[in-house]
Amino acid sequence: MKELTITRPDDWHVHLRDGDALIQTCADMARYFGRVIVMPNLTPPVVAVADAAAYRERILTAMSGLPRQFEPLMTLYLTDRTDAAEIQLAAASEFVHAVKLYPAGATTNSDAGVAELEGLYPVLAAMEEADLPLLIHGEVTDHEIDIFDREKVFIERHLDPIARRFPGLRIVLEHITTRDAVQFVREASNKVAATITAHHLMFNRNDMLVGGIRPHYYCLPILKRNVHQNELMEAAASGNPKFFLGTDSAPHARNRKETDCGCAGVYSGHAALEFYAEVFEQLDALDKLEGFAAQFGADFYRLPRNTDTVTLRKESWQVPESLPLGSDTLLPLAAGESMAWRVVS
Ligand SMILES: NC(=O)N[C@@H](CC(=O)O)C(=O)O
Ligand SMILES: [Zn+2]
Ligand SMILES: [Zn+2]
Repeated sequence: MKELTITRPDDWHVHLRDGDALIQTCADMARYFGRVIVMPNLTPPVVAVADAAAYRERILTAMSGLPRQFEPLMTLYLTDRTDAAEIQLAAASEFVHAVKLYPAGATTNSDAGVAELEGLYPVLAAMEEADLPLLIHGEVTDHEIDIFDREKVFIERHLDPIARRFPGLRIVLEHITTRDAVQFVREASNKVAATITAHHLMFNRNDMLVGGIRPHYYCLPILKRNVHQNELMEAAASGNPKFFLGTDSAPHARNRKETDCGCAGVYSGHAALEFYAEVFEQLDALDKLEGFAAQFGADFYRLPRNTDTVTLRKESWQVPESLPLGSDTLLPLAAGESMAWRVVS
């Protein structure tokens, strides 16, 4: 296949950051995504509807000079102090589309996250009632749990009980990385779905750790064994509407990753759809890309599918060695490497 036209895709999980970083992150997303679910883990986090409204304005301002714009779908960051009134306010707003749960300390900027999940049950009940989706970074943070097991243990200890207790609550298990997560989501009710990143489809822990340690492959949840990677590929290419696109594109300045204690996060926003196209082509499943990238997420969020299209062409191009991030620089995924597909319109 030389050319592929699909319904315009959406990104159901992205970190745009704030301030002058928005110039780069928004420009990349605006190239072809119709809508993006904007993660709320700023410092300080986006905890209230008023914070989300202000952040949304900053995003729209950053996009004002661009040839095309995406619609930012805002999220709130759950804390131990979130109350049912804020949930109702969010559900009544036009622009807050979900609420994000970060277990405290699980990932970048999650210090303000939730320490005691069970204490949150009244808030989850309010979300179920208001039909506002819960997005989850699904990893436990207990020191004694191995980093490669943290997703699996979170599912057993927390996600399964939450899904049982709140059967009407729509839940997205974000950036899944394991066979355990695929199985859980597959077998759960149709209220439970998952996003899959391009980098978890393309890489496993060998890519990060063999022949030298590669900090730009370090993200959370951490890359797993290839058996898990294979399971993710199968899920993404299966046509099962529970699995859809979420890049988790998460920029960090180069010097914050190449250091004695480097940040977690992979930047893939510069070539997101091209990465997915490459994976789906390898799986001989290019016909499944449209559902994964442009249909299933919208359906789950109960938003109309986009009505326009994007076209990808089989045409080689080179990823830049680095990109600006405000006044810093970042190393994008596949920096300096050649890509097989290019979005042409
Ligand atoms: N995925 C990551 O490794 N990092 C994300 C946070 C997150 O999505 O967990 C970030 O904000 O940098
Ligand atoms: Zn996360
Ligand atoms: Zn993320």
